Amino acid sequence: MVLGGMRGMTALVWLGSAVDPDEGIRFRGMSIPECQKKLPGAFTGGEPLPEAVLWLLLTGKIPSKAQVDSLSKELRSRATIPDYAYKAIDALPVSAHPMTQFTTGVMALQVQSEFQKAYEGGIAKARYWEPTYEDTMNLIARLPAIAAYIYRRKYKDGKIIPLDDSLDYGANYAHMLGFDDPEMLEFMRLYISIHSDHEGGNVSSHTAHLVASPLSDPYLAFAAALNGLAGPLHGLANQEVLRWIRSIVAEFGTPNISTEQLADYINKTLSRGQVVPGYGHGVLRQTDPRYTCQREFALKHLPNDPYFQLVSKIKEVVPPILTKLGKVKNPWPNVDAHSGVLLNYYGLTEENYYTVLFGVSRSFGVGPQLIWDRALGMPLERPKSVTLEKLEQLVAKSS
Ligand SMILES: CC(=O)SCCNC(=O)CCNC(=O)[C@H](O)C(C)(C)COP(=O)(O)OP(=O)(O)OC[C@H]1O[C@@H](n2cnc3c(N)ncnc32)[C@H](O)[C@@H]1OP(=O)(O)O
Ligand SMILES: O=C([O-])CC(=O)C(=O)O
Repeated sequence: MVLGGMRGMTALVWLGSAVDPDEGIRFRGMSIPECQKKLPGAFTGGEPLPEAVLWLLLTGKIPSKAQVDSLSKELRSRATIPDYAYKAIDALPVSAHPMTQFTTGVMALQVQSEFQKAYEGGIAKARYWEPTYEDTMNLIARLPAIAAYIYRRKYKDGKIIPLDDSLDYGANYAHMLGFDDPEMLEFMRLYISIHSDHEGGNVSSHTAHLVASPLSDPYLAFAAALNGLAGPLHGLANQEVLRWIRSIVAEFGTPNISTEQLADYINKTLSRGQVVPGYGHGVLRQTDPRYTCQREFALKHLPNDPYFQLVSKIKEVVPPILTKLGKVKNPWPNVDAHSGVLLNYYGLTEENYYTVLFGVSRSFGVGPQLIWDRALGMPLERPKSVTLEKLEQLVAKSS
């Protein structure tokens, strides 16, 4: 376990969600289809509002529509960005990766940390959760404006679109990015909801929990989490998936290719020593239900999109090839295998930006846990390590 990335080692308490290897994610015990049925949407039968997921993850209770609307309003009221946060981002070249710009923006927001102020003022341990709550709510509220600023700065000549006081969180984020198609707004709500949380052991969530454990405030912890999310085996995989799909289309001149052509391309990717992005998982052993719900969304709204059809074909061709390698524990698609083609269809074509969307979403899972960590008085995290020599001695002794 210590050499194998701690797979299968139970090492954390995480309140918001749990991942079953076969069934996938449950948010406070509810599967994605249950959330879609029970959590309030923007309209009857709509996708869950991210604010409803936030309420559920934090409290364990299903909110009413009125409660969700009040939370939307509260988040909008907290969404003021200090000018120096934009200036900190502006200090980076426009060519900087969006995730680098995003982490920089989050670090600039840290200047306003309520927790840091309260700690310096001598707050008692029993009350740590209160400024942690304030920081978390402010952070979540401010992320879309920071994230949209980066998108507009990098790809749209810096023409900024202000927050619309009549829109919910997901719709507002899409609007500030420059997208107002009602279908895209629905997709953004779904996207943020399903990317919010994936129990505690994934790299970004675990990082946030670890970094917050010596009482680093939620901004410091979340910026660290974003740096983990920016790795290509974790959140950056959604960028890599669309890049890989585009490379297939470039190779054959069309997305409409045969099964044999696709199999050849997959084998070529593997023979170069690369992974097939969007496939495999550290915990899941079946198709990720987050992939399935995005597929259902695509079947409803864009069944004839050639990129969606290619993604469907990839799902048929990749698993047997990965299985044949004999070492891949999960040959099935994960969440990142699907999101890119949906975003691309709605006009968000710049794949280098995709992990920023994931980062905004992940604050909805990480934030509530940080509040609970402080409320429960969770200690500083400090596991034991062994030297390689000690490990070899232990193995020799046991065999
Ligand atoms: C939001 C998320 O983070 S979801 C995951 C996003 N990441 C990706 O999609 C990247 C592609 N997938 C992967 O690299 C892996 O499946 C991971 C990192 C997600 C999980 O890694 P692990 O738990 O170590 O997977 P597993 O135990 O199956 O790995 C065994 C071997 O199979 C390989 N393998 C696993 N998945 C793949 C894949 N998609 N393509 C090629 N090889 C793979 C591993 O690289 C490893 O090879 P090695 O022994 O030569 O080093
Ligand atoms: O659970 C994991 O290791 C990775 C993942 O899917 C996520 O963080 O959403």
